[in-house]
Amino acid sequence: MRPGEQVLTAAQMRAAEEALIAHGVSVDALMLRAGRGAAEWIWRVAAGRPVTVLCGPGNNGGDGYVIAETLRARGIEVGVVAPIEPKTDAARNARARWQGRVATSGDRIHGGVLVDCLFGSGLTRPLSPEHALLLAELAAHHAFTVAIDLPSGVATDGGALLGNVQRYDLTLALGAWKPAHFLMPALDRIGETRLVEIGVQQVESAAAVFPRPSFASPARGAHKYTRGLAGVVAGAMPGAAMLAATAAMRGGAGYVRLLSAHSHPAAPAALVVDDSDLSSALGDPRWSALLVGPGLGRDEAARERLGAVLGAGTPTVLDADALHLLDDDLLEGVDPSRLLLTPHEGELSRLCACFGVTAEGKLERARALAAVTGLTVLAKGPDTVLAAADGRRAFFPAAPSWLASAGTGDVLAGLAVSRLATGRAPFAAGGEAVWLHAQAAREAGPDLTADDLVRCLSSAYARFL
Ligand SMILES: NC(=O)C1=CN([C@@H]2O[C@H](COP(=O)(O)OP(=O)(O)OC[C@H]3O[C@@H](n4cnc5c(N)ncnc54)[C@H](OP(=O)(O)O)[C@@H]3O)[C@@H](O)[C@H]2O)[C@@H](O)CC1
Ligand SMILES: [K+]
Repeated sequence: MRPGEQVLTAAQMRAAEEALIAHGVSVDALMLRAGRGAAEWIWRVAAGRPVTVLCGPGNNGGDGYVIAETLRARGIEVGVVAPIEPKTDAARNARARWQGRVATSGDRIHGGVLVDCLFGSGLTRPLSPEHALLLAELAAHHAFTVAIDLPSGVATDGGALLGNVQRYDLTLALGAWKPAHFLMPALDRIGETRLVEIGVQQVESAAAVFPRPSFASPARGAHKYTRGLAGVVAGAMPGAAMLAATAAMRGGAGYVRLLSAHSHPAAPAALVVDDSDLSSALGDPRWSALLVGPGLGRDEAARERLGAVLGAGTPTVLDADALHLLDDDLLEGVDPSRLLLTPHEGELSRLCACFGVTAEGKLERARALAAVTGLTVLAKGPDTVLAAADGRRAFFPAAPSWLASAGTGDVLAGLAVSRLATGRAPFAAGGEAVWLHAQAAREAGPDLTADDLVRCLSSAYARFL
């Protein structure tokens, strides 16, 4: 992982800062790097407009004084509002270097760009009503709002909102990404995001942004089986499995079979529909990966099909109904390291209840579920997170919100089984599927349907070659 891809909690960020200080870098020097780096971005978005910087008492406020002085020295008209005096040495020093005036209230202050440096990763409680009002009024009187590190009022580690937090146009993460840059509801408030690097080193066991995948064309001597044979196991309702299978055909696997007792007159010619008895179909030793869950049903027959799939010992994606049926009994004797779960919020809750996970927040619940069960968990949604049993956790760049549409989860599951069939481990398969899915959504454009997504998978795939 490159240092720029790591995602640090507030405590990890403090530890990283201390590690730099131990190597002889002062807090003041770090603050200068952070503030000047942020000022570069603000200078661009301000494009000559006046800037107001709201400074709090901690080092987030200290960054604000550095930003203000850097922009002032470059000829921008800058005003500083500070409702509280600086409380750290570094912030006091930064304030002493600021050559302009400091207002204590936001009365009659208008401008082009508001820079929020009230609180960052040191926020410990909700904003007072006075601070919340000041921030809201200043935001209303500026055309463009920038949050430094985090919008004031956002909890760093879980992305919760400690009160009313308005939508920002841009958030500049300092030193490293934080979980709140990827998690709802904070994700809905932060706007565009950019990382300002300040030389933070790699932190052991940190979460990461799942790296953009890079796929290869099939080897010259490849054939359909060497590229991977993926099976999609249908159940009571054939449509969802069909959708997943058509997606799986465009996710890298060389061969996709739909294991379904239904007739599928609209199936593409290249999709083999196998209506033989499931146990005998699963006996084929060439399976690379299986998907079970979309349209499976939740009755006894569905449970039996799920049991048969799990008993095959093949790398498998479990989605939808399979996640409602899964329990300790079904996992008895199954190697969990071969399984990838793709729950949405409700399915994640059901799984946590079933396996005794009491953690709070999406990331922590996914992490704990993976740790308790040994499974890999891709907790999908607007703020998808991926967790492996060995503790790895990954976030993803925000995907188009148009993905909130029926059937898109089936497409994701189909992509995941396809990546699994190519030989990827569950963690990698899940992460690559998310990237492909988001890219296809971008190409499909607004008001997409799941079928549009499938149609865009080829061109999406090409972006990663
Ligand atoms: N780590 C790094 O490498 C670098 C970090 N940098 C920057 O430092 C920021 C973190 O700085 P920080 O720790 O000083 O915290 P910050 O968010 O400024 O606020 C803490 C102050 O606010 C107070 N306070 C808290 N909540 C409150 C509330 N609701 N209402 C009122 N007061 C409240 C709290 O007081 P207390 O809780 O003790 O009462 C304390 O006085 C980080 O986001 C980044 O911008 C960069 O400069 C460069 C390198
Ligand atoms: K802030």
